Amino acid sequence: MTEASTVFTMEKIKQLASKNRTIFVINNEVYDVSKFLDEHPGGEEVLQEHAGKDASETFEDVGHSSDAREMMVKFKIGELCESDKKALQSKKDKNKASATTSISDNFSTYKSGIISVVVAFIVTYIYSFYI
Ligand code: HEM
Repeated sequence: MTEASTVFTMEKIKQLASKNRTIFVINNEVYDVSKFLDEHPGGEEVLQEHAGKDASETFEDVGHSSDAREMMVKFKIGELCESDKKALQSKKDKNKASATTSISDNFSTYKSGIISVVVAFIVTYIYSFYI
């Protein structure tokens, strides 16, 4: 059996990571970078910090090059199981939803600030006719 066809649960990944293997998930695929730590241009710490976790967001935020993406293939050891893929996706959807809410919250605070200034200006303008 080739390791590339292995299906992992998040639980299993955490368990392996606790045994000193640097294993994490990127875009639903499982990578073991234990032998790449010394060579990683971004340093070994970032990799170790993500052991046992989903590293997709940080991996994408760094903006890894296409060379880095080609290199990854060598470290892929399997895939995340369907139920954990769904669990991660719904966590991401939730985070996205709360980010959108806070943007719209900020916007409405901003809008009510503008409205107050405009009202104050109109009141001052009208008042200036009476004095
Ligand atoms: C198999 C997985 C990975 C491979 C093969 C890989 C490979 C690379 C390579 C080749 C670079 C040099 C820049 C580039 O070509 O993009 C790099 C930079 C970097 N990587 Fe990774 N990386 C992996 C996973 C990760 C993960 C999971 C993180 C963080 C959670 C990470 C964080 C960084 C950081 C912070 C840099 C430095 C960026 C900079 O200095 O601008 N990498 N990586």
